[in-house]
Amino acid sequence: MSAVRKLQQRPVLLEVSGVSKSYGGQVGCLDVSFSIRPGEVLGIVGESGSGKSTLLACLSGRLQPDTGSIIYDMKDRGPVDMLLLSEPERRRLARTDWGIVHQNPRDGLRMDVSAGGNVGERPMAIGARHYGNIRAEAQDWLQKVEIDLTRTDDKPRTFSGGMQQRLQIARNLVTKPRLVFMDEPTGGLDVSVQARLLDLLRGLVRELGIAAIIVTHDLAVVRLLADRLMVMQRGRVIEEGLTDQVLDDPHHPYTQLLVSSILQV
Ligand SMILES: Nc1ncnc2c1ncn2[C@@H]1O[C@H](COP(=O)(O)OP(=O)(O)OP(=O)(O)O)[C@@H](O)[C@H]1O
Repeated sequence: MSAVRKLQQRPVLLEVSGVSKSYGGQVGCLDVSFSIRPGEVLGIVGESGSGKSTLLACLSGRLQPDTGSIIYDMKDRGPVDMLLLSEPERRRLARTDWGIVHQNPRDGLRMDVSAGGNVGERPMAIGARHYGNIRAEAQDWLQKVEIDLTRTDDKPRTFSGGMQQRLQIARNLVTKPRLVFMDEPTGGLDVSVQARLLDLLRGLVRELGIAAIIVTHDLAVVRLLADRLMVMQRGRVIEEGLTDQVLDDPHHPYTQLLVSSILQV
């Protein structure tokens, strides 16, 4: 059986139907529908202002959509309507089933807590109590994201941007979430640092079988990481499909422009 057919037969992890959000008269995102399966990586691309961040904020519970439904298949409860979850339930979900990697590591890290503490407090938040085990797990993750163990007790504010981003990834993945939201995970980093981070991310996502939704304006990021791609313009999804298909044979004129403008750089 082909890899794509195998993927299509897995149960749906997140089902998004007709999600719209506007700010006064300004469209944020409009009538967006898609589904994502366990282990699948979805890329969302589009120019600035196309609605990517609005959609991501609706999906991850930071914004309440005006219309539509978002059904998530929770590990311990089965499918739930995200819009009906209470705030404490949503926070618990964010700590257990989900990870959120912010563009700016400062938004996702505790800058005055040690690197080891940043990773270790996630397992602690869901019940781990044995200090030795927690520290060992944190160090295991620091190694996975290529942070030298001599830096375990250092604060992230003494780290480079690339190191902070790798630490944020470790903090998110240590609890083995089933779905990770990433907003421009390589934004603001040097090109060589970006390439290393992308390689690392690709390895980890594949190894752990995590589903991910990656919002970016960088087609190189989706080419490397995403199984499927959604292209947004003015709040709407205008094209979607397997990443290589969309990038190699774009149908919508806007996607053609996006692809050709990158190729010319
Ligand atoms: N808080 C807000 N108040 C009013 N309008 C907003 C707000 N946030 C976003 N918008 C508008 O919604 C539309 C979509 O913006 P959004 O930030 O989702 O796009 P984006 O694709 O993520 O852009 P970028 O790549 O620049 O982050 C834009 O027209 C934007 O001006």
